[in-house]
Amino acid sequence: MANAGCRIFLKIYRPNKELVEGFRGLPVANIADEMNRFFCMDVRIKRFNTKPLLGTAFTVKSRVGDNLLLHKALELARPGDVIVVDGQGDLANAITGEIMMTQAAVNGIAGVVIDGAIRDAEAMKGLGMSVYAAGVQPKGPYKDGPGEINVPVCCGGVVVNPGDIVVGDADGIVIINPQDAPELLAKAKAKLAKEQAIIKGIKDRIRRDKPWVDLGLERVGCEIIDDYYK
Ligand SMILES: O=C([O-])CC(=O)C(=O)O
Ligand SMILES: [Mg+2]
Repeated sequence: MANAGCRIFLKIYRPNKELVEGFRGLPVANIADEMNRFFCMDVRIKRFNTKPLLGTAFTVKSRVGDNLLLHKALELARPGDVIVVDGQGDLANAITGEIMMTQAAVNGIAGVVIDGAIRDAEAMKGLGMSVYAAGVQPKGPYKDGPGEINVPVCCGGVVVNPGDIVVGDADGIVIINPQDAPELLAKAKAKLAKEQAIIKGIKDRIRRDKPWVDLGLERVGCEIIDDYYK
């Protein structure tokens, strides 16, 4: 454990597959609402294709602009893993591209999330796996290390532990501690059902009273003026 900053942990506590699969198709927004609106990566992390993202975190901490540890991760990660890379938000060098991501997809990796830059961005659209990153940069990576694998990392402003459940859609990415997952799954499903019922009600033109709106405005002393703004 001595060489902090240059270590590879081979083992991960992976949650069982059924638990992870339970989140398939659930909107990230509904999951995050049931986590008090925390644990979502920030908007810098954008998606580069429309493949759904769901799997177990396999974490990589890379040196800025360097992908030696990401290459090792491609060797070690298992089908169903999501490789989550803390590239420290650096956009000066792409740390992955079409060749590496094609290899990941062929290996059955469920997705790759990079707090850093990628290149060959167009090719990500046709990939059989989800890719998210902070940006695009044609300049390639260095391959010298150091870095770490399967330690807690920071990606998109969220701490990601190896084995966490990663869910992503068009809105963004949420990170779930497997210990919270069973209860959270039930709550997020209920939230989705509730929202779908509201939307159906709106479309069916059923009147929907929201007394909390006026109560909230009253609480902050909002002035309501029956005149034009001059
Ligand atoms: O050259 C690299 O290491 C990254 C890259 O563009 C690719 O994987 O296609
Ligand atoms: Mg390339």
